[in-house]
Amino acid sequence: MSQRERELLEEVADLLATEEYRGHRLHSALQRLYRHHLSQQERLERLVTIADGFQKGAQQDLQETRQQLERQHRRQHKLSRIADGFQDLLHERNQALRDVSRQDPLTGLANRRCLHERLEGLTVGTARQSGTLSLVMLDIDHFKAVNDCHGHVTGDRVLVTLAKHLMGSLRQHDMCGRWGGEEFLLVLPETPLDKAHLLVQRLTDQLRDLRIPADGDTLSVFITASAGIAEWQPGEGYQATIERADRALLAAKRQGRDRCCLAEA
Ligand SMILES: Nc1nc2c(ncn2[C@@H]2O[C@H](COP(=O)(O)OP(=O)(O)OP(=O)(O)O)[C@@H](O)[C@H]2O)c(=O)[nH]1
Repeated sequence: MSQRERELLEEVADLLATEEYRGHRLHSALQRLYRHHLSQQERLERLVTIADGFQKGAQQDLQETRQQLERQHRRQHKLSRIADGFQDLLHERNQALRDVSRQDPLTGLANRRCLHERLEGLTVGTARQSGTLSLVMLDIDHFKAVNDCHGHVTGDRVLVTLAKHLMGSLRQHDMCGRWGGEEFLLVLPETPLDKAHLLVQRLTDQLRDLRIPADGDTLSVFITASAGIAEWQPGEGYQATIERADRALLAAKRQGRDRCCLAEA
């Protein structure tokens, strides 16, 4: 209520209380009006109090809801960070699993599955670019005798040493995988048969000089290897090239080992 309103009401109250106006013909009407106004005023104040209370409650509710939302937001943020971390971990594990499933556990070289995948794409690319590709099947000679004389641990060491040697001797875009047992497949992109022949001869020459410690380093194992080389032919499936390299390897073994034979186209 404004100051002016309050003063007017006081003035009216004073008038109504003045003895000399009691008999006035407007006195009773003014008194009813005055009471009516007071009761309206009271009702209005009650309404304002209720509205204030309601507004206060609504504000409190709003504040609580906001805090709840902020808490929820923080929790969600934390959860999504955990989920992201978990997803990264899962991705790493999947990658590791994928690597492991494509790797020979002993030598770390590509395994047969990985070689198949690589050859699949490589033959398509070579065909498209009218390029050359040679495959070499290389097998340690008399490896059974190494195992029989020096044991499997030494046999394994021979395989690991050979794998390292092969990887260290090949060009960056060449590939070497363990095809099985003591058999390795070399994949030589952009390499015609004569170049592959020179490369394999150099490799097998170097193998003869490899000294692999055995029997607690008191002895050394020396190895030789035989190889069959085939050049991929346009229109040929890589499996057929591998089979030709395999037959050439067999010929090298039959001819006395420690040599390489070239497959006919
Ligand atoms: N230490 C070891 N030996 C293996 C592994 N895989 C295969 N071998 C052995 O490799 C030997 C292969 O023997 P063979 O197939 O007779 O061949 P080889 O004695 O090399 O004879 P040629 O190939 O004819 O010169 C077997 O004794 C297998 O047990 C391996 O991972 N570790």
